[in-house]
Amino acid sequence: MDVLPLPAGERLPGGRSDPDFAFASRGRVLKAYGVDERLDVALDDRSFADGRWEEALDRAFRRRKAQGVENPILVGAVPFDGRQHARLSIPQHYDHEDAGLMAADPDAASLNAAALNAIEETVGRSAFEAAVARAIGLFRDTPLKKVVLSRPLDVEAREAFASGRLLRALLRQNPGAYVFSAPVAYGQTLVGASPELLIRKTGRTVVSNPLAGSAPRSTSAEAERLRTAALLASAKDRTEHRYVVDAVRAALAGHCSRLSVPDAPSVIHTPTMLHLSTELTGELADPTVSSLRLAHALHPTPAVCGTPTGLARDAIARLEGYARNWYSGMVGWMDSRGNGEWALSIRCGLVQGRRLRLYAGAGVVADSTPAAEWEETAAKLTTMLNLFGVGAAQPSNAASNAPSNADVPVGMAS
Ligand SMILES: C=C(O[C@@H]1C=C(C(=O)O)C=C[C@H]1O)C(=O)O
Repeated sequence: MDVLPLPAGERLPGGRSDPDFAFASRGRVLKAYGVDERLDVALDDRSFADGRWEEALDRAFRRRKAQGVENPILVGAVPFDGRQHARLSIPQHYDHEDAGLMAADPDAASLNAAALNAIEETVGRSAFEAAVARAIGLFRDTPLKKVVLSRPLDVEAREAFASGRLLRALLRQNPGAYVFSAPVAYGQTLVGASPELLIRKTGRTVVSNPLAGSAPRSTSAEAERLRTAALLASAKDRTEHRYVVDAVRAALAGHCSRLSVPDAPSVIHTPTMLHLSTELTGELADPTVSSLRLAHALHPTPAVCGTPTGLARDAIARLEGYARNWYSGMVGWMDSRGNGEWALSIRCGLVQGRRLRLYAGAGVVADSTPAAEWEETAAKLTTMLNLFGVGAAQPSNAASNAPSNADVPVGMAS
């Protein structure tokens, strides 16, 4: 197996260094440093069917244990398309830090719009809405029932982005999210604050928490109450949601001796969005099956792809007009016992030097309207745009925008 160096973590004043990989869950941040071994592979059906990849991983874990590491872990990112290589590694070192402490770092609050040069809609409103309209046509003419269409938004800064600083700012703004920073290629890091747990495995127990059906948050409590009720009552959103829950239930049922699925979704909120949510909990029939194998069995769910999966995948390839790569794949970790957590890589962006490509998608069903789906992607983009205090509503050339927003602190939408 090749052992390749990853870009070094950013060295901070005072001898602290940023982790190469970080993943926050339930108030704790897993921080991983260095690369002991890279296990990059295309995680498609074949790599799991013949078991060779899992054997290689097992050998790597055993070697690490022989070196005195009690419970080695694997960390990394898996792209949307299983034919593309994942970026997975066994780190040289890992530890945990309280997410609140990391978020309290003064450095987490120091980004603002003045740092930006430009925000560019690489796929503009008319192209996106035309793609949604074509998808709606496919529901009439083919067995396709749901497809998630997404778009990129390109942000350019005056200086190179520091992914460690983005990580801390995301932690500060999104205390309940699966906040992550994962190197995916030389000089490229995927950072985000995902609300969606694809799978968590702890011993025999597995949890998956699909989301689908969305509305933006509101500033007034009364409006928020009405929006929450409307979301729960919306036949369109309930349909979108049901496709995801049905797919997750079907994929987990084959692995579980007991599976509990609430009858109806609830509404969860992120700092920017409301989502229909269903938490499924199961007991594994075979507790040795790994979290990554389960994640693979689930991926891609109709939360990021569609129903039926194959037709939705084809529609995405034909309609979106850009390459998703890491967006809408998964990011997470797994230990040598197969325990682990994998979150969907959404509400995220790909950092490369001064460039940051953001992504957002929306589930399209027969009752969708192109304008509403565009608005939904704009609302979802605010999770990342809030880093700079700029909303998604006025994407523009930020050069003229930036000076007037220069004092907007992180966390406040302009
Ligand atoms: C695809 C995204 O989000 C997904 C799509 C949702 C929807 O269509 O309602 C809701 C949550 C996520 O499962 C995204 O944020 O890019």
